[in-house]
Amino acid sequence: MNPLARQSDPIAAVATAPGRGAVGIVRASGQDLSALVRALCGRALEPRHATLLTFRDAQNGIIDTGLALYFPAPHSYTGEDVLELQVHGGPVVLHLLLGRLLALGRAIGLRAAEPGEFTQRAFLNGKLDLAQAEAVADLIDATTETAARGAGRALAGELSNRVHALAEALRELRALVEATLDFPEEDIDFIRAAGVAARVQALEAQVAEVLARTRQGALLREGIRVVLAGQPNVGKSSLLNALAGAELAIVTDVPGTTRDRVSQAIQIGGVPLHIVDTAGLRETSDTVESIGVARSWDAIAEADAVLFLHDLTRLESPAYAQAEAQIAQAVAGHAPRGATLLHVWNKSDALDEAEARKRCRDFAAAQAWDEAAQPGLLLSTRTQAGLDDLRQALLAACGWQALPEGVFLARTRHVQALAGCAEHLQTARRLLGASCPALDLLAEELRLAHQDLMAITGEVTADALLGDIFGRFCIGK
Ligand SMILES: Nc1nc2c(c(=O)[nH]1)N(C=O)[C@@H](CNc1ccc(C(=O)N[C@@H](CCC(=O)O)C(=O)O)cc1)CN2
Ligand SMILES: Nc1nc2c(ncn2[C@@H]2O[C@H](COP(=O)(O)OP(=O)(O)OP(=O)(O)O)[C@@H](O)[C@H]2O)c(=O)[nH]1
Repeated sequence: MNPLARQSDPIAAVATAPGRGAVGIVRASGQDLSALVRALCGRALEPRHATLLTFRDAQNGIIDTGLALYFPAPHSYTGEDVLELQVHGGPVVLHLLLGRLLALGRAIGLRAAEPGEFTQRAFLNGKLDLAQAEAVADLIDATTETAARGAGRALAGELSNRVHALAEALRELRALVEATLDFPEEDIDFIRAAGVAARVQALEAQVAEVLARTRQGALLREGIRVVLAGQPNVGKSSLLNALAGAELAIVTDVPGTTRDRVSQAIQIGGVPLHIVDTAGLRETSDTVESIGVARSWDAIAEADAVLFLHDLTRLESPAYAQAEAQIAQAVAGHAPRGATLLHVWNKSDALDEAEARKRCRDFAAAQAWDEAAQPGLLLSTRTQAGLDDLRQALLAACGWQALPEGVFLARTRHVQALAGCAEHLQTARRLLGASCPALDLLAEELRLAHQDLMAITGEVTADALLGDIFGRFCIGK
């Protein structure tokens, strides 16, 4: 059910995580909770003050003694009246208290909240814009410190303020251009005198900067899906274990040891990565292994980055080289467009460095890989030589650069909107370059650019999108 349909009902939920905790919170939000407060607490509460009370069930039995806080509208998280009950954090206590609250609230139509409904109300009542509301969920879901700090910045309004300032500048520009549409005689001179072209160009540069920070933020939020691929026995499982710092996957000298995907969430420099170890890629008559190999291809098809591992000690074997050529072709065919491919030359401990470099360079050249010109990533999962370089190269290849001003956590939705805005501004600039610019087309491009920006903060947003965004929150948030 779309929560938007029932947005004026009073709602209640447990706000704290399921399970045991020192303290647990039940909260309610609604347009007028004063009667509910009196019914539960036996009296009115002083606004925004913690009051110690004993909460009782319908038979007057004690549920718990805890704190009640009343935030009368509009000075609350949701902008409505909010009542918060802070009690001992046992699941049964919280369940009983929520049940009691819902029973007492039946008279005013109090119901259990849907996921994200408190924050949705904060958005609808103008306490948060859409990007900030999304940041609330992202802050809760953040898996690394860098991601949490990025979400905190977005929640504090850093992304919203930048986007808002850009939208304001566009609004002014649109007003200018649209005014000239009514006075066609003066139009071009007017546009030139107002420096519209320069302003469009300046906006373009600013949008590009916010877009770069937002792209980083999206990487930070979504994490990077890295697939380890290569022939059997090249050291994929050893690399997974080295990256994870734990013996997760079985390592043996038997080719075909890994038969199914093994995934592990790790972080490098605060960026979350999902590393997937796959079954070695080869033709096999073993049924289980061949299913494993098929799953390897599925994993590659969903990868953001593929680490293609090679075994330096086997490069000179013709059978090995032939299999590599086939795999390279198939990896290129399966990996999504835009995915990063890095060649990793493992078991460097078995050779001296100059020899290892020469072998991988010659091999890449013989295979006609672009890699031929590059230094190549030498690795020994045994000694861990090259592991740090690999980590850094992987992040860099995926487009990560720790920006000095700090990244705001962002979503693909924001990246797409900003990229759309950038495109419309570019078209607008091209139109302005013509000797006799088509002002109606210019006005339309600026309108579309403006609309993209407003979608980020939620000034123009479809209900379906709102339902989708808030539906992914946890209950009670
Ligand atoms: N106990 C508790 N802790 C919490 C929350 C909560 O709801 N309850 N929060 C949420 O889930 C977050 C804090 N967010 C909040 C945001 C605004 C207001 C609020 O009362 N705003 C008023 C008054 C502002 C002021 O006095 O400066 C307002 O915006 O008008 C409260 C909490 C995190 N910690
Ligand atoms: N000398 C040396 N041997 C290594 C290195 N990395 C892995 N090995 C050995 O290579 C063999 C295969 O390693 P695995 O990590 O199981 O290789 P895999 O690619 O996962 O193999 P499959 O599961 O068959 O696909 C094991 O005997 C490892 O000890 C390395 O850096 N140097």
